Amino acid sequence: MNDLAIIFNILRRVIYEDEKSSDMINSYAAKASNLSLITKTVYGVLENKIYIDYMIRKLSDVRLKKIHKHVLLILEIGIYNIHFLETKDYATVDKLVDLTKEKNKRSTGFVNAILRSFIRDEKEIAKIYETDDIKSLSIRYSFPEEITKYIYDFYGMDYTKAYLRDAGRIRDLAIRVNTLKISREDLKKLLIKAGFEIEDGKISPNSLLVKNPAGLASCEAFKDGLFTIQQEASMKVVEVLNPKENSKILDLCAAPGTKTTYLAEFTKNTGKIIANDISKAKNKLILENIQRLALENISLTNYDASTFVSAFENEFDFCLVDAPCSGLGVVGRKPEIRYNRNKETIVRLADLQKDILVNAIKYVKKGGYLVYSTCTLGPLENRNNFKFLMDNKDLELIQIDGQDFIEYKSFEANTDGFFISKFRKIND
Ligand SMILES: C[S@@+](CC[C@H](N)C(=O)[O-])C[C@H]1O[C@@H](n2cnc3c(N)ncnc32)[C@H](O)[C@@H]1O
Repeated sequence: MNDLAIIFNILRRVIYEDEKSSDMINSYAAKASNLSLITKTVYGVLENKIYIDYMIRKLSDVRLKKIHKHVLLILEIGIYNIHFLETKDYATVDKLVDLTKEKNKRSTGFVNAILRSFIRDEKEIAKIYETDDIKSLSIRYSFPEEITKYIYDFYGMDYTKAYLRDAGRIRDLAIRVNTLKISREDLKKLLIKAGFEIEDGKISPNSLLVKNPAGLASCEAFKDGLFTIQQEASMKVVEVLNPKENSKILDLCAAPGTKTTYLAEFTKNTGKIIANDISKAKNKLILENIQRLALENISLTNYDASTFVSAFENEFDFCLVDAPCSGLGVVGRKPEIRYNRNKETIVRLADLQKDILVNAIKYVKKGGYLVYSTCTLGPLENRNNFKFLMDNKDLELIQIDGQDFIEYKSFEANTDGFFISKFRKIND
């Protein structure tokens, strides 16, 4: 299978079968001859799909909805190559026409004609003629109009533009040092010796930033459990909860266990941690992480956290609700997320978060702490649920670094967009 066919297969599975881009790229890595170009093209098409489709609409007599999905995908890969990678040679077109012969033979002439006329007329076709600001931003940055408007309505134009402009930027990859096994300084030296370019993290004292991360997850230090790949904002969630040694901790939405394992490292393997997630399949990932990092005292459960579990009532000193959310703070790493989100899904997620929080409050002992976090932005999730917690008479707000909550902006903080808030339970 050549690289173009690999790109086609990955995108088909991400766009039409709901697979994750990173998982798909990993699963084809062994077959690839130029993995970095495959990665760039897959992310590039996903990050620019709405804009690319806008251009295809201008070029095609056939309505977009009527174009066979495999043919549309080939056109999207073609336009991305020509416009963004500037491979304006007809050899690229010929390769895509060959791919069309395999996938949908009768459309070869159509694909050939569209791509050639794009090369001829690229400048004009690429212009966006939209007077409505939201529509124009939605096309230019390939964000669904409804989500663009949702962000704009709450944060205003400057924020929206900065957020959209930045969404595809590659951030430094952060790692969390497993301080039970090695110090930050020693891990830094070891990774530099292995050829990685390393800087200290800016938010967490246990974090390092890796400037050239290719091969990181297959290096010996990773296999030996000396570190975990985790963005600094995500680490901050655990640091805000600040669980004490020998305490009882509940991580209600735990998979794949990035924060659970930090909770265990943070409490030096002394706490009693319950890591819960609704997904049995994902619990396997938590287990793999626990084993790789040689952690102890973590039990796994599989409850739906929106349903009350009486065995948990008033049991925990610390409870983390790292809630299922719309993920708008992590679109840089998961570009496909934006196409699965609309207002309705956001409302549904916000309601689910609230149901989970109602139970979480009951699970915390008097004097215990609750952290509510998400990797998203927007008022329906973060702010409305924060207000719901503020209004609860059994809770008092604990400020974080002098603020009521933290909302990391992905375009400012060189980390994922995250919302973090903390409360103490003051009544039974
Ligand atoms: C943001 S992720 C958690 C990430 C995790 N805390 C970490 O740092 O690795 C949200 C998780 O919530 C889980 N989830 C979704 N609905 C749930 C529910 N009703 N009850 C429990 N877990 C749920 C998902 O399976 C997903 O793993």
